[in-house]
Amino acid sequence: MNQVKPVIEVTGVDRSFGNKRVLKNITLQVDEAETFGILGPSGSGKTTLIKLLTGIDEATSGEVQLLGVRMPKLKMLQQIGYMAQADALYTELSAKENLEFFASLYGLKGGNRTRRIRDVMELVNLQEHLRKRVDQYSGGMKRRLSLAIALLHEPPLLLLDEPTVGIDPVLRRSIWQELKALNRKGTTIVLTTHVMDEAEKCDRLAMIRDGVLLAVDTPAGLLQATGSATIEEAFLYYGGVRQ
Ligand SMILES: Nc1ncnc2c1ncn2[C@@H]1O[C@H](COP(=O)(O)OP(=O)(O)OP(=O)(O)O)[C@@H](O)[C@H]1O
Repeated sequence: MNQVKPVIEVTGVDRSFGNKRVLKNITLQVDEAETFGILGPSGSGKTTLIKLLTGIDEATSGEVQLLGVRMPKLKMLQQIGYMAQADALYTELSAKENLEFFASLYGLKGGNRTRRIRDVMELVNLQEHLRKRVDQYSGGMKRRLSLAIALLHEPPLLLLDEPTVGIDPVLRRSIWQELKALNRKGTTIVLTTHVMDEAEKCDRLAMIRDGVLLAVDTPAGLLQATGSATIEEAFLYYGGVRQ
């Protein structure tokens, strides 16, 4: 039946910092062209999990595979568009210089580079601010530039840590339209969010609390399993209320 191959396979993953066990025996799979949301209260381990997927961090035990390759693996960076929670930008440079830097890192050249920079800046509605220094950007503009950089090299896998924080509803909607369009073209998207109407847009959701994966299901499946009317209620059911 299921012919879609998993893009991400996480098997029995633990991550500890000292004697603090932040992720506990996490097993999950993400299929090609899915939008997969990770939902959980602050401190539940969402960012830690995303970092394991990028290969920035390594599991204490268990295994993470991306496109069949065991992580961490440097060469896989080419396959990933990563947007961290804290913007990783060169603030003393212009947006264009930042984009040029990442474009060369990803081997984008010539007309293709120019076209991609223009396209991603249009997408996040920053085309008017291309030459502005990033230290003159607002917080929301920096988030948008970070998202533009994650999309620059058209990677098959997007790992987005709270991508729409600080982004107004109008732009958020257009970003979601673009994410869904990328999805339809085969891009796999994993994101963390605190925004419930975003969670509803995901194909499947992982509910995580205290480093434990409590449930993975479609939004409709989670509503049914918890007898909830909304994702917010389902989130509270799984303990989202506790910080
Ligand atoms: N490098 C580290 N050293 C020690 N503890 C860490 C480290 N990174 C994360 N932690 C701890 O792991 C736990 C999970 O953190 P994480 O950032 O993954 O949570 P989160 O679910 O992403 O939270 P938020 O929604 O607030 O971003 C926290 O208690 C955090 O203090």
